[in-house]
Amino acid sequence: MALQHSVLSPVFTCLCSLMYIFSTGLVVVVAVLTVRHIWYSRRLSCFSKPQTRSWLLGHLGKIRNTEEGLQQMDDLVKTYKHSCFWFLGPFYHLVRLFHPDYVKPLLMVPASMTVKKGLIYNHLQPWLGHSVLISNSEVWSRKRRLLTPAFHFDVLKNYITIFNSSSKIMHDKWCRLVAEGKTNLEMFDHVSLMTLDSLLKCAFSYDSNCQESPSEYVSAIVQLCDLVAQRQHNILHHWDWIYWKTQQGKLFKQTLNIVHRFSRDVVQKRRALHKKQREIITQSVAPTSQRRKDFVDILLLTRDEDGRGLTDEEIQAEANTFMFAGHDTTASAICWMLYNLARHEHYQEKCRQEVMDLMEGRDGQEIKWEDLSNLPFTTMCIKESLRLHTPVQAVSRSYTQDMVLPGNRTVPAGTVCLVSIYGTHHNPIVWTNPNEFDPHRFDPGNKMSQASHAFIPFSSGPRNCIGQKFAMTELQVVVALTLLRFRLTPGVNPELGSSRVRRLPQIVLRAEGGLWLQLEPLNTLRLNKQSEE
Ligand code: HEM
Repeated sequence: MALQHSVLSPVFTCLCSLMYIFSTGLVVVVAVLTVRHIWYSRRLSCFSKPQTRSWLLGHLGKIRNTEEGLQQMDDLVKTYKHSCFWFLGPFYHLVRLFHPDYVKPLLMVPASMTVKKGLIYNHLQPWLGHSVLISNSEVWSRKRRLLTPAFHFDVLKNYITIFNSSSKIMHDKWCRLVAEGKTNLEMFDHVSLMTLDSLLKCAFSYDSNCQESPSEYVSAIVQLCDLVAQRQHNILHHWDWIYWKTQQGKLFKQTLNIVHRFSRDVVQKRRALHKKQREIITQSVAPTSQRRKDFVDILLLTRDEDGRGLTDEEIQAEANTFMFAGHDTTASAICWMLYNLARHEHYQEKCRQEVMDLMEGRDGQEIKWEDLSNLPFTTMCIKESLRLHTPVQAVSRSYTQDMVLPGNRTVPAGTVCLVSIYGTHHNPIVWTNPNEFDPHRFDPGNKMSQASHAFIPFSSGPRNCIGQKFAMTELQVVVALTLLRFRLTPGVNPELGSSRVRRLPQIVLRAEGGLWLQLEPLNTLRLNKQSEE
């Protein structure tokens, strides 16, 4: 008994100490969160606060990532017109902004004052490292300067052949499926593979054949995107120490290995090739055969003002970013554009006629760089589709100093600002009938679309999308060739059993159960003849 007592007593003391430490820690955490919450609520009281779900959880779970959530967002924009204060439990305090006059001062501020951190950016870091998309201040400005030449028109011009050939592979596949009687097709699967195929060729000169047969690397990219999207929706998974212990976290790490191994291999092999080529050039006078420069080549050659280039790790991070930032966004834009044309037959016909006029008298069906400026109406439709179904719903930022917005409202330094691209594009005081597809808004004579910051699918200011010309070029080529080869009508979503479409905002805008269209292959020659008659 005495022995038992002497053993238990230190255990008991230890337990009591642990409980004491735990409860003191808990009290400190609660006190810090409470003080923080009171501080934010006071400082952000100049912004209207929509009704919360509860005093503790605030707006957590109030707007879901569903069709209904987007409709709630429409109501929020209608009610609050420019901005509002939002908090997710005691953890996140944000200002949501959805009017050009409020969005502009935040997006145009010098990049040195802008901080991208928290929310999705932290979740992307293991994948994308310190790439241009998620880095800040000096690191970002050096990267952006070094990367800009890779998106120069002279480089993009070379990619147009790739966009043509990747589209052709997809269209040939569609023709085969239609011949088998499968005329109702889900667009995202096909178009995402096509944009990945193009990016792999542009970035790495790698022909994955991923549109025809499964590719481990491509499946890994698709999986990583899904996992990042899932992580967003579970607030507990926002903390690394929880996430890495979950099934999803472990799967993320495994999948990441595949993607990182691939980009590391490509960069190392290419650096070795460059070295070898330099040796050949210095040893011989005979010209070496010229290969088209891809993204990795350009990054290997780029130098800053001090003559310093990018390290292998930095190039890998940028190549991974190129794949992440470039494939789903462009696929979403293409799919929704085709959907909008399927729903508006007269606009579809007008675009098709424009493309057919352009191609008249030509042998093949190849869109050339010079053709892009001769597709004005198709480009207006693309812009309107980017407004109505903007692929990236919002960007988030915080600032190193207080930001003063119209109406003398101040966003304190460090507060997360959720700049809603969706909200700005659907704001009824900016756009009349914002939910209608009306390409004439982008008629060059129309002032509304030119109002500063009313149309920001690629964000704006110093941290705007570096790939926007790349994306617009790919969109124009794919859309023009699709219209030349197929007539599109709304399809039937087997999950919903109807042609109804429910939008699904994830990392990019998708559709629940996919986006289904009916395809009818066209005999373009016959159409050409009809139009002549
Ligand atoms: C329709 C297609 C696209 C859309 C709608 C789009 C949209 C955007 C948006 C809204 C941002 C700002 C993100 C933020 O601040 O968090 C962004 C940034 C970026 N985008 Fe895109 N993007 C598209 C295509 C592309 C493509 C094709 C590439 C590359 C090949 C690309 C590469 C990037 C990069 C690297 C950034 C970061 C720029 C920086 O912070 O300096 N994007 N994009």
